[in-house]
Formats: sequence, C-alpha cells, structure tokens
Amino acid sequence: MSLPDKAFPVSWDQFHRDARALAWRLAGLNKNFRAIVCITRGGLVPAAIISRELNIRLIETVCVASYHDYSTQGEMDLLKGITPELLTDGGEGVLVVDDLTDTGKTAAQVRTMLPKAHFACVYAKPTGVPTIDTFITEVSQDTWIYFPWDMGFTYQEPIAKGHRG
Ligand SMILES: O=P(O)(O)OC[C@H]1O[C@H](OP(=O)(O)OP(=O)(O)O)[C@H](O)[C@@H]1O
Ligand code: HPA
Ligand SMILES: [Mg+2]
Repeated sequence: MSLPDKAFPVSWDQFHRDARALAWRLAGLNKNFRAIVCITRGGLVPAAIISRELNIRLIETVCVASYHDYSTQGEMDLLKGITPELLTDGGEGVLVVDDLTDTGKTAAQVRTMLPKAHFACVYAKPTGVPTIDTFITEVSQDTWIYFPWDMGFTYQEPIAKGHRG
C-alpha cells in the first residue's frame, strides 16, 4: 500500500474528544465490560481514556504489528497473546480497543482469539468497518490518519502550493 492521497491529522484535543465520544457510546450499551484488551501500540491511548471513563481497571494487551514500514502492511506478527483468564467464553464481556481499523486485518486476527468480545475503535475506514462493533468517525479508504503521538511541529506548505493536509 502506498501513502493514501488524503491526510486526516488529529490533534491531542481532538483525539481525547473522539475517544471520550467512543466511551459515551460504549456506556450506552450497558454491557458492564469485565476487562479491556488493548491492541498495542495504537490502542494504548484510547484504552487509557476509556478505562478512566467507564471505570474499567482490568487492562490487558495483545501485541500485534503489521505496518513495519510506515504505511505499508506486511505479515501480522503476534508478539504477545492474551491471558487465558480473558479467553474464557470466547471473550464474552471483554472490550477490545484500538485507535483505528483500516483493512480490518488486525481486528480480524484478534477476533480469532476473542470471537465474542466487543470490538471498538475511534476511527474506521470502510474496508475495516465490518470487523468493528462500535466506532466514532469514518474516513475514506484513501485517507491516512496522522495521530498526535506520531507528529511534530513543522512548516506547512500553503494549500495552493500542493499542501495535502
Ligand atoms: O486494519 P488494519 O489494516 O490491520 O490496520 C489497523 C492497525 O494498524 C495500526 O497498527 P500498527 O500495526 O501500525 O501498529 P502500532 O499500533 O504499533 O502502530 C493501527 O494502530 C491498527 O492497530
Ligand atoms: N494512520 C495511522 N496508522 C495506520 C493507518 C492510518 O491511516 N492505517 C493503518 N495504520
Ligand atoms: Mg495498532
């Protein structure tokens, strides 16, 4: 995959707002989640916000990586699996959190471990939407989402000179 045409930069403020909106939506489900499994590394940030809002204190990680080269997806590496105590009942009552779904491959991989868990992410692209139960904002497939933890302050070209953001 080459870098998509459009850029969707997200500030810390906006991310906090959108993650909190996700927490509101999850709270409305009245599911009383027993634990969060966050998909590292991107899921760590929304998991911190959601765990605070929903008062969920049992937090587990599943460590997978597939974007080894910036925007190019490769093999799915499982670096750390999920504790057996959360795998019982197919993960019923477990909330899986990630920052976004793109192709849906990451969520599909974790779904094989926790088929009955509830999957939530802040942002979603159309191909990934079927793999997720709850999300907040959908962006087009040809958009790259730039998260605040990957960014720094740099000069921006004016739009008229070909600026992408
Ligand atoms: O739906 P997909 O096409 O599978 O892509 C979505 C995944 O890609 C990114 O993680 P990445 O593998 O880059 O690792 P990171 O969270 O450590 O940055 C993102 O945080 C999601 O977990
Ligand atoms: N932004 C950041 N990381 C990603 C994306 C994206 O749009 N898609 C897959 N990993
Ligand atoms: Mg990730």
